[in-house]
Amino acid sequence: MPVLKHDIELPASVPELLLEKHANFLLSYGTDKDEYMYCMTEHMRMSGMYWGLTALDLMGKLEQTNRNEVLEFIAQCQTESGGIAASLQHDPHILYTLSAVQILCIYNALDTIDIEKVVKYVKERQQPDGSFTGDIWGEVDMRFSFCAVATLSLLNRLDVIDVDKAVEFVMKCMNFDGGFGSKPGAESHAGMIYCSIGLLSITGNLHLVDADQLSWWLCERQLPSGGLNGRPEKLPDVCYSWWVLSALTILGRLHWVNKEQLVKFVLACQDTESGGFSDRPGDIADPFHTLFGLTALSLLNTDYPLKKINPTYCMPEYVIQRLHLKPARLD
Ligand SMILES: CN(C(=O)[C@H](Cc1cnc[nH]1)NC(=O)OCc1ccccc1)[C@@H](Cc1ccccc1)C(=O)N[C@@H](Cc1ccc(O)cc1)C(=O)NO
Ligand SMILES: [Zn+2]
Repeated sequence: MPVLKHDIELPASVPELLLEKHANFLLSYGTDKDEYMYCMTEHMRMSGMYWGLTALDLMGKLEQTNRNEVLEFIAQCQTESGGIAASLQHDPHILYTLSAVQILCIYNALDTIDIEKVVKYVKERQQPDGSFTGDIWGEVDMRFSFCAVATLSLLNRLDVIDVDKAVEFVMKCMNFDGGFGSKPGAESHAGMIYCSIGLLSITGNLHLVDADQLSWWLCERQLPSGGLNGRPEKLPDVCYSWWVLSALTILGRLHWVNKEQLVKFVLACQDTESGGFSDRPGDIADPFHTLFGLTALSLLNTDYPLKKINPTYCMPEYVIQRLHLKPARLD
């Protein structure tokens, strides 16, 4: 076995899932308004709230959150354009518009915002070649295609965009290795594969990919430590458990990864002191990696008391069912 310089050693023993510690970590995160991390993450606050609330819901702790405070914040973040910003006084962006809509679906409170104006904002992002810009400044990235299609499908308004052109652009981002990049010609990356497969799942176009070739590339992300990386030669990182496993689940080949080894890696990423998960054992925990550590355990059908996560939307399965959405997956 070649000695891989980009892998890590796992500690001999790993803790069981410290569910209560993770719930407390998330419930208290960002309560200290002048705390360093609170200020440094203001530019993505809406996504941070989506990560924390989704993780808490998976652990059955949503009723311990301040629903009214969150809904008030989201209403204040919707701008004249209809788009939603990451935080008060920030500019709207499709990334945070999706995060906001995801939160409102979890709270079953879509009437908190002007839905018609959100739909108009997302529709305006589509370009003649089918691609989407993130905001009015014009950056195109396939991530934004997924955000647009996921947002509109959650609002049941996919009718306002040209879905065929959107799919056409995504397929232009497919590489010879079967993977997908952020633009035509960009290298394959697990995060982009999640975005492309998620969009194809929502629009019913999974037949356009070579499931075996793509799943093989995804399984190649697993290292001897059991962890998954996002690209060849990279270090394993617990959030890639989500980007890789969700795509494999949609492609019907989740069983191709070594589940026991991956569960061990994920559990090793828990911070036993503060609670929460970090990207790798020994690093600092954050809400982003805490969500994706929990979603990995949910997708891997462990015995831990976690709700099911929907692989396409990264939202609790019961919420997707309540919206009567049936994103496609290969069996
Ligand atoms: C912006 N972003 C990222 O770039 C993370 C950074 C990272 C975490 N662990 C390793 N790198 N990367 C990331 O999300 O990569 C997955 C991905 C890449 C491209 C498209 C979709 C997913 C993270 C935030 C973050 C920054 C720094 C450290 C932890 C979290 C992020 O907001 N990810 C977004 C997806 C995304 C990804 C990249 C972007 O430029 C913007 C948004 C998300 O999951 N929303 O729900
Ligand atoms: Zn990560």
